Formats: sequence, structure tokens, C-alpha cells
Amino acid sequence: MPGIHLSQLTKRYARGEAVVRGVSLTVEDGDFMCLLGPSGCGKTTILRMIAGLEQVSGGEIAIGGRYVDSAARGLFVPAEKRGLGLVFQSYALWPHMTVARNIDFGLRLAKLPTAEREARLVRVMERLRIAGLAERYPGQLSGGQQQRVALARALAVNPGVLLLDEPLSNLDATLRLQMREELSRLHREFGTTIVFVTHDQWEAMTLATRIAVMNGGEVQQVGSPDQIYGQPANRFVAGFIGSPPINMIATGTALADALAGLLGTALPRAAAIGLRPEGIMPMAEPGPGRIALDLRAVLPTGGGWIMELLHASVEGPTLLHAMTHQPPPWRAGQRLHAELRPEALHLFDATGQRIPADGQTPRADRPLAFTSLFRN
Ligand SMILES: Nc1ncnc2c1ncn2[C@@H]1O[C@H](COP(=O)(O)OP(=O)(O)OP(=O)(O)O)[C@@H](O)[C@H]1O
Repeated sequence: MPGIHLSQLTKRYARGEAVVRGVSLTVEDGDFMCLLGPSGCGKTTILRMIAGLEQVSGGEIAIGGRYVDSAARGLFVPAEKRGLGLVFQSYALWPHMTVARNIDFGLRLAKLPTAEREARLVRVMERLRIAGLAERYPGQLSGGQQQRVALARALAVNPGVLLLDEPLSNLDATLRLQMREELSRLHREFGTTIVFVTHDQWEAMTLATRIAVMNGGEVQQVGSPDQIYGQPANRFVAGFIGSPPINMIATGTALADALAGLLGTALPRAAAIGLRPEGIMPMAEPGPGRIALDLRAVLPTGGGWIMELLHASVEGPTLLHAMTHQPPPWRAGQRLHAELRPEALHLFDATGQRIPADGQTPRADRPLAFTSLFRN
């Protein structure tokens, strides 16, 4: 399956500001790459440029080692010649064609022999569990069923690359989960290179082999879900990934000094410390290295509990959020003493970039993994 290489990609719409700014990114053969970022950060624009639905303003795109768009080379391969499967937010099924005809449409365009077309149609409908819907029209299907038909249509032609733009956004929570599992399974079975656009961090974290976190038209960090979570490259990534969000503590506060003590480091001026909520482990008794915190409230989230904790100091209280998967046995108002997991602490400089802390075990050895959120 082909990989995709984006080099210094820029997109400017009609003399406006660039909405994609110098993005370089390699999607390896067989990767499930998620482009993740807030609304308007340029994810869809990148996907549309890979698809050939938009032309680049600057930079180059290569698919399977072949340039398909290059401003400098004056080269542009149209969408239909790129060998891609596309599934966008709106499923765009033909309303006047049955499910089978919708899927067959792409196979006809590919001019496959009839026997081959029929065999593929049966196979892909079985895989996506829509064989029973073959003679229905899109208007007679649920959102999730339409979604599966759109995926089947894209997969039937055996595209080397599948481009998905928020394909699960119109589904309810249960269907989203089912479709996520289905996408994961399809990726494993077909080995297709997938680029998936989403603003939903859970979707990205649970599906992707690698994630490109974007903001303001630029890639902030590329890595596995655990790297993105456990070793965020900057404050934006640290704050964007994680729910409840990472606690960000400004230096110059008593709490920051206490945390610096735990890290065994002197804090650079104008730095900030990030502390992941699940790295705070409150206990009833004081002890060495524990930080005194007052429990303000416990908020159940269904399967987890967020604790609002206040750290008192002369500058006033600092609010921290802690996360636990065991029901906390304490009442609001109680004084607690928290141990902190050093790997949950992240240090950032004045420009927001991650800085390694002296005396800390290197992150690569023991990052706080995203997957640890699912353990008790
Ligand atoms: N055809 C267009 N003409 C002008 N500006 C556009 C066009 N398409 C997108 N934009 C602008 O480009 C920026 C990036 O849009 P894009 O759709 O790529 O973002 P996104 O990250 O996919 O956001 P969302 O998650 O909301 O879809 C936005 O500011 C958007 O308004």
C-alpha cells in the first residue's frame, strides 16, 4: 500500500492568509494517521489537497513515491487518477440508486469485468455487514447503515489509500463506538493506508497508529497516541489532549515550587508545569513528598471521578483536577495529601516548548501512557 509524503505544504484561499502553513508529514505505508486539531486548523484542507480536490499553493504531495501535486514542478494529478478512496462527512450516496448500485458505481467506473465486480460487491457487503440491505435505497437506511455503505463503496475498488473526513460525526455514541471498532478491524484486515480527520481526541487516540496534532495551520507534533499523551511537545498539545485537561501551573507560585522540589529541579523563569489529572493520587494521611490539598468537590463522570482540589498558599488557592477510576471515599471539605507521579509532570519554557527536567527519568523510558487511563 502506498505511503503519502507532504513536503512544506501551504494553502492560501483567494489571496487570504495561509490556512495551511509549511506542513511536512509522512504517512507510512499501512499507517492509520489521524489529523487532529480544533475547528478551523486546516485538517480538512490538507485532506482535500491529498485527495486532489484542492490544489496546493506551495509545497509538494507524493503518493506511493509519485508526485501528484507540486507548485514548483507545475504538476497536478486530478483526483480520479490518484487511486484514493474518499469518505467525507456527508456520505454523498446516490439517492436514486440501491445500496448495491451505489457500491457497484465505483467498480463500473474502474471498468472491471462483470464477474470481478460481482465478486467484490458480495465480499465488501459481507465484510461491512450490509448484505441484507443490498436492495434498499439510502433514504431507507439509518445514519450508521449509510455510513457503512459509504465505506463499502470506497473500499470496493481496493484503494491503496483511504481518506476519511470526520466520517463518524453524524452518529450517536453507540454507533460511533461500533464504527470505530469496524474501522479498526478494516484497517487490520485490508492493511490500507488511512488518513482520518477528526477534532475528537478519543477517536484519534483509540484509532490511530500515529497522530498529527494541528493548530493554526501547522503541525504541532506527530507521534503515537502514547507519545502525544505522555510526551507532549508543547503546551498546546499538552492542553489539547486529555480529559479533564492537564493542570497548568505557573511558576512563581508555592505549588510550582513544591512540584519543582519533587522533580528535583530548579525551575527556569517563565516556565509552566503541566500535571496530568490521573497523576495526582490523594490519600488521607500526610507523608514524605505528599502535597496538602483540600477536596472541594467530587464529580462522577460514569466510570471515573474528577476531584476538584485546592492548594492553599499566600497567593490564594490553586485549583487542580485529579482523576480516579475508584470512587473516592472522601467528602468535600476534607484535607487530603497527594502523591504525584513524576511522569505526570511536564515542564514548558516561555515559548511553550517542552523542556526536559533535571534529575527526571527520561520520558521515553516511562511516559504516562494514554492507555493507562483505561486501567484502574
Ligand atoms: N473554500 C474556502 N475558501 C476560503 N476559506 C476556506 C475555504 N475552505 C476552508 N477555508 C478556511 O480555511 C481554514 C481551515 O479550514 P478547514 O476546513 O481545513 O479546517 P478544519 O480543521 O478541517 O476545521 P473543521 O474541524 O471545523 O472542519 C478555516 O479558517 C476555513 O474558514
